[in-house]
Amino acid sequence: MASTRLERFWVLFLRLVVKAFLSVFRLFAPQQLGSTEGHRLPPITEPLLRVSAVQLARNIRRKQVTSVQVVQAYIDRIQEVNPLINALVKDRFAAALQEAAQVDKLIEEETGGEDVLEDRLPLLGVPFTVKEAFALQGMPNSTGLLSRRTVVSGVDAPPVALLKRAGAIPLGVTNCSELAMWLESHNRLYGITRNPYDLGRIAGGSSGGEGSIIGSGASVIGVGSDIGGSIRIPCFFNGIFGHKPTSGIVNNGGQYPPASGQQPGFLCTGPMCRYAEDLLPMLRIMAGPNAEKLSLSANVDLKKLRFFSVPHDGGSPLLSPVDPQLIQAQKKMVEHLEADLGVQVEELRIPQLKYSFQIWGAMMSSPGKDGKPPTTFAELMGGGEKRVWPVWELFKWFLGLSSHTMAAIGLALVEMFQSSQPSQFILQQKESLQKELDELLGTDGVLFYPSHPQLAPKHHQPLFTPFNFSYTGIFNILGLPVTQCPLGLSVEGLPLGLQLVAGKLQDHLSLATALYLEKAFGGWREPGDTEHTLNSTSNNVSNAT
Ligand SMILES: CCCCCCCC/C=C\CCCCCCCC(N)=O
Repeated sequence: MASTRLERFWVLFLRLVVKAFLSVFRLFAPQQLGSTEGHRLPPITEPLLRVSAVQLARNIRRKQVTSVQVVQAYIDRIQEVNPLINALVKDRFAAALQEAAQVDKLIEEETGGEDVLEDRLPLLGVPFTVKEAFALQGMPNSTGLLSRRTVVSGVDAPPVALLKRAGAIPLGVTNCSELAMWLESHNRLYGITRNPYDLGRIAGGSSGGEGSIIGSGASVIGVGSDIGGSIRIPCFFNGIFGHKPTSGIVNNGGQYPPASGQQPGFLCTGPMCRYAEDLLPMLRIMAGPNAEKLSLSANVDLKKLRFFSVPHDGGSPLLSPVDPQLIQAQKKMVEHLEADLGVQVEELRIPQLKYSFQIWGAMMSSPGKDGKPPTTFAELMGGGEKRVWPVWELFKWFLGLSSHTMAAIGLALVEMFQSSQPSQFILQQKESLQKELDELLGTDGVLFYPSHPQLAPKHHQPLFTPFNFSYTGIFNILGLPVTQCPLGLSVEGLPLGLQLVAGKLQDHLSLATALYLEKAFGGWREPGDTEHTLNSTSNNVSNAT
């Protein structure tokens, strides 16, 4: 799709503004990164860390390993890698070990047999981690806001409570972006989280602490949330699996900030994990009674599904072009699927996707059914009592006196110029995209779409490319379930991956496809595993064709 001259002018203008802004940013940015030169994650030596949560639970039930051994193995790995990645921001190791000992005692005393335990407590004795934006009893719940540094949760968020009720043991809470609204997990309370595949790169956001701790082998499963890609982006950058469920399936309660306006319809809570087989049982647990609305027990025959591949958004001038290695990985995956399953994957261009950012922005700022507009970002930054003044905050930031990150200040500044009345054209694009995708996917379709146009960027780089999250954000607005699936490593050793999108309530289809692709492409790779890199970058498919 060709860009108009006006669009090209705006792109050039915006790029110049952002470049000038970033040069100034680099001069003033607080030096929170430290040197990571030459530092690499130590290899995983403990075999228990290479086992899925489902398998760990089975081994614990069968007394082949104790919960204490598993929890201790994860604590050791966290202590080994966390000083490098800064992903876990508060632990509860002592309590977790006590709970694990109780689990081992319960299993010793259980007379009903393994099946009873599996049915009642499917994740009994398995450790997990939680994004700090969720309430976990006794743990901080600041969402990276300095003014909330003393907030400690008295109860558990509903999906966290459901995982605990299934027998899982929380190890602690992980870092996120300020107010869970940025592509990089960085805030003035806990600092910056690093990517285990390259410490000089971002772990993604907003559930970046989860992405990094799971990707580095220091947690096996975790809880994330996603209103624009906050599960899928960190899963992609850290080479793990994640699932944004159909909107409304998992309870979003107990997280800060609460969604307002129309946002509750776009916010999704979901699982993040290293092994695809953990996605479905986690979703079943986290969805509670809503799991019945999904066909999670259905047998999926992939040969009977209809597959579609969309290689890029059609060339939005605001976004980066898709990295050739990602285009190539998607092509390779399609070829494999066709050859192995005998299916025909239809390659599509969907012109409305070019407006993904505008659609996301318009819907996120729309008033709710009660006519009330959403809480502004400046109000959220003020902690709910008073709003911050973005220009004043920017001034303070340059003097090193602001309690906020540049990303948060930037979002509050942009909000000042946002129109409260979305354009009719954009609303029409949204309606026609929704209709087209609902019809296309139906109850047997899966669509492949890049997770992000770039591989994990260097720290702070998203300040240059803030609109790239639109590749994920559009599916929050459409309410569709999306599974994030890793597809090996790039030539630089960075994770490759893809979004698998299904029709509403058809979560089982994208989950089944992820399981299949894990077998074909190897799923999560240990950071530093150079055997599985993509060895050609020669594909130069244009994004605007
Ligand atoms: C300092 C530059 C700021 C420029 C801001 C440009 C506007 C971009 C708008 C929104 C970016 C939101 C990123 C959302 C990332 C995922 C959030 C989530 N919780 O799912």
